[in-house]
Amino acid sequence: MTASSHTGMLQCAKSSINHRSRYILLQFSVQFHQIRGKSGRPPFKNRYDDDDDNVDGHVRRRMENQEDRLQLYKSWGQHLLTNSKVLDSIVSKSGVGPSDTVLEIGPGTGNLTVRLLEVANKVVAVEVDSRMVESLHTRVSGRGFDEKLTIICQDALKADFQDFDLVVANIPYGISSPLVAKLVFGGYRFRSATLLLQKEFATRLLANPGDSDYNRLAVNVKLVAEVEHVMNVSKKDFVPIPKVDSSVVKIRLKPKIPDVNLTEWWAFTKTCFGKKNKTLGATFRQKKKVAELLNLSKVTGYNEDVVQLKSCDESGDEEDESDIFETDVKLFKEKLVGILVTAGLEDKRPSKLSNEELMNLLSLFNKAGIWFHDQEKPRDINASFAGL
Ligand SMILES: C[S@@+](CC[C@H](N)C(=O)[O-])C[C@H]1O[C@@H](n2cnc3c(N)ncnc32)[C@H](O)[C@@H]1O
Repeated sequence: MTASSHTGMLQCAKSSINHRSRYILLQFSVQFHQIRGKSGRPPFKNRYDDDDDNVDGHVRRRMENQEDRLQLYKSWGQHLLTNSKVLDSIVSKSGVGPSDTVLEIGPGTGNLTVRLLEVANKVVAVEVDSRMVESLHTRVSGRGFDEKLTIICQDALKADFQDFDLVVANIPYGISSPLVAKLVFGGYRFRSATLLLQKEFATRLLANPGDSDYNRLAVNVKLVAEVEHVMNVSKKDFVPIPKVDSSVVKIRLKPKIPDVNLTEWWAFTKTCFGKKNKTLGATFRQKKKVAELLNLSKVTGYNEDVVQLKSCDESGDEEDESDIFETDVKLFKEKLVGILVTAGLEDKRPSKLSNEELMNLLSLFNKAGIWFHDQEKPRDINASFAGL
């Protein structure tokens, strides 16, 4: 790829041969830059683009002259939303206003971006695929959106987002969990995130205690945010048609976040929801789990109570190390179950408990010197949300 610029700024950090591992940072004002494909022509016409009506004559002609076709990659979740009514509806329901800076993750060829540009003050679009970046640039250039659009060609999970008021995006479904986690736990302040998600994922986000879909994802997100269902979107509204239907949800951060150690909370909910239909009593009696928590509590917050677990046999002789550990595990299990009994939660399933009940239980464990995360280790949002 070559890029020519008349004035203004173009940053191109690093590029490798394989475009999938390519890491390019392009940041430009659409007014200033013309990006060309290998042939020297503006790159790519996308046969899947929805709205030639919205493309002015100049751009359309230029696109029609392209022989290149964008190959869409499943692994990057490249299903383009092509129903104009749905696209318009997402923009209007997002509540974007003329003074807003909108963050869009995965703009693709710009079906949503061009609509956002019409109503927002600024759009910052973060796209991992440099071919999409070129396609988007070609589409918007010369349309009067000068200086309104910043495109960052980078993996959204690695990007450090600048200040924004709203997120509006049809995201790649493969990064839904870590991306939602990044938005709600990443320290950003924004009015709302209107996201198009796989329907099953959205249903889990929207679930409440007692619902069959209620799981660790919902528990964690509900700690800091409220989630509202906006609308369902048929798989037929995408090109190529995916296997799954979609839903739009709106996520709003709570004004006040509960006073809880987040790394502890994530690790605690991971333990409780490991088998979400088991009772807490059954989960905290598993030998492997008890031993793991015992070890963690030893390195992390071992208080005097717990230290006293170390035992002698009845004759007063010291036992060998494996016996001592066995005995410690047994005593530690009694301690764990005792706390559950005190909280009245031994027979309860985690998926039926409110966040307040879970927070109280975590606080009881921590007060007893029982920890779920090694406090010396740094917080890792991605690891905490992996597999959700
Ligand atoms: C579902 S498509 C949406 C495209 C466009 N917004 C639309 O609605 O037609 C998802 C887009 O996200 C991009 N993408 C995939 N993984 C990404 C990542 N980790 N960071 C940023 N963009 C990503 C894909 O290349 C693709 O363009």
